[in-house]
Amino acid sequence: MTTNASTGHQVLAASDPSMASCFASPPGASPLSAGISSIAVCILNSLCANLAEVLSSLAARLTFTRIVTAFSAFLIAAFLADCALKPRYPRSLPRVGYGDSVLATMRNWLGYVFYFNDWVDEGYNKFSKNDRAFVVPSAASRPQEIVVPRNQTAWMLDLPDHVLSAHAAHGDVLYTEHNFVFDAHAHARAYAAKHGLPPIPPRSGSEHHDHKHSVVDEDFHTRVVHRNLARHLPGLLPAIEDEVVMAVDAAFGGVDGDDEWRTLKLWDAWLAMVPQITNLLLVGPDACRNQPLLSTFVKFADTVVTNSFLLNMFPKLLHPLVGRLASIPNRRLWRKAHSFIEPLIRERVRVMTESPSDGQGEKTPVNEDYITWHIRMALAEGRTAELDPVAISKRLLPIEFAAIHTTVLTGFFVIVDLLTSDPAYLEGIREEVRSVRESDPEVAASGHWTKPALARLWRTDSAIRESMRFSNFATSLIKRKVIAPNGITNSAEGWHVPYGGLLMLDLAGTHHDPDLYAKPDQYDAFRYARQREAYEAAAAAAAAPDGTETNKAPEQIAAEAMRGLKLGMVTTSDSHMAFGHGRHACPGRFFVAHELKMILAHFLTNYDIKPLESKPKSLWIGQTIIPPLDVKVEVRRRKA
Ligand code: HEM
Repeated sequence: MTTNASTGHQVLAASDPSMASCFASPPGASPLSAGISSIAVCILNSLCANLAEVLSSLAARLTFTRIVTAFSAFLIAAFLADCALKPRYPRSLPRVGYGDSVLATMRNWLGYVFYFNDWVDEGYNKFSKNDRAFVVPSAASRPQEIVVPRNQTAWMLDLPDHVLSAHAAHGDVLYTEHNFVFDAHAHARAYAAKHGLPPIPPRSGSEHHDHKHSVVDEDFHTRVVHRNLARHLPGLLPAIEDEVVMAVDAAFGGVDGDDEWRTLKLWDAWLAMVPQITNLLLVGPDACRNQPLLSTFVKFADTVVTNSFLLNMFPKLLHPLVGRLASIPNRRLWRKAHSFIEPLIRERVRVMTESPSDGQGEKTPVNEDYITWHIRMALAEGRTAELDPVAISKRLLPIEFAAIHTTVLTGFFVIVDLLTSDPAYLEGIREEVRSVRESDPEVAASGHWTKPALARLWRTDSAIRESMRFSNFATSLIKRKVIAPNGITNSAEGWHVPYGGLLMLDLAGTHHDPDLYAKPDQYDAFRYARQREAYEAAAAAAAAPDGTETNKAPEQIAAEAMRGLKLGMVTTSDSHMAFGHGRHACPGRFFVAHELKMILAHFLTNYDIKPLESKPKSLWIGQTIIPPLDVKVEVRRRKA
């Protein structure tokens, strides 16, 4: 740089070859503009040259260690920024884990991967048993969770959705904005614009939404299942049973007359049966046997689990990037699934819009499944954007996710539990199935299960319910997020939690509490059946005309019968929460109960199965279970 003698300003030396263009004016330019443009070009050139120099000297200094150090420092800074934004809980709430300091918080993030269950267990015994809530550390990117004791279950589950939200908690835990590739509001806006419908305002920003007053219902698919599944189930039973028989025989490989022992992976067998049977209910009889479609749904569900774990480990600041990248497979898998079912959905929408329901059903009969229920409800509520096949196939994804792996895990553990406990249980179930089938005139005549006949399979029902208690595949399945802008105050203990706080109920602790269950760490398959049988016997004796008993009043007899009914597998309570509890309890459980009973009934009465030596162990990563996928069973078709 030199000083211009006439102006006294410092200028870049013309001797610098990169600056040569500073002094070249474009032809025809005025002297002033020529001067300005030459100075601009000159500065630009100089900057480029300097930048290149800086970059090349930086590149020379970049070593692998420095890159890793810089990235780690960035991650730590991002996590600390996350921490500052996380909801803070009152100090009066006791904590498990390593503590609250910065260092302890970082240890907690790592410890979460290995010790989450131990921490919850410790807290259950120390605090929950004394009716106190406690705080358990969570994954790095997530708020810590407040574990609410059993005596406050009703308080937690009765709070309205705009205060404590199941929908928002599910959304956070499963990272729905990344994983489920569907933004109901964006979709509805685009649909309205494309079809010349009145414009839809963007999402309000408040996380709560009330479907009755919202133009867009984010949780429409959940309502479809709540509203329709149980009421259509009885009519679907014969078709479900046919699908069960086909799926069980395909998975266990036996046909009549073939009595060879086969060895197969139990997990694979359940993963082959459940998607097919479940999808009879979701997409109907043709698509439910489309193996590429089913494996796409299964892969989608696997990807959701992997992505959620990955996002748990990254600071929120990076979620827009990591989530976008991680969900590339989700979008690809949805496109694949969509290509299979789009024609079916399109045709169903066409038929149902041409011959709408008159309350007695459509004039042109349609198959009863999720797609039909979705379309029917969209028409009834005037939600035209929901009739778009894209909306329907995308809304199916969370339902597939909720339905498939939960049922596979449950069925898998029922068999493992039965094969590692008293063989009398298997025989007891076989005997019960035979006796109900033979004694029920309707079943005997039609060869098909009916709802009342399935309801009489007490032992089978009990074996499943007990396995869901004993082999819980989640520490907690009930989580709620505080979305009231001013937070919530707990009535029993007086603590206050701000917006964003996360509450959970401890299923594992409750299910293994010796004060609630005799010998809780033992699989007692007929635990509930025995109680129901005892109630029935007492009620029968009480009602006996010969007066062998009783001094019991009719109300007492009725109460006992009712208590007996409440021991069935679809009944939820604050001590049995495998299907959740309260108004968000699983709406799929009525189907699952019938499906699993029919699978067990067919499998156990038509196949011999060798016991397992011991119960194989599951692994846990944080709150995610990795079941023993390699368990092999030996099965043989029984002689007719
Ligand atoms: C053994 C199998 C299953 C288990 C263990 C299970 C468990 C659960 C649990 C614990 C909840 C409550 C979550 C909460 O309170 O936050 C739930 C909700 C739900 N489940 Fe299931 N589920 C199973 C099968 C199914 C099936 C087959 C379907 C559909 C066909 C289904 C659809 C749903 C839906 C839509 C919800 C959300 C309900 C709401 O938020 O109101 N589930 N499930």
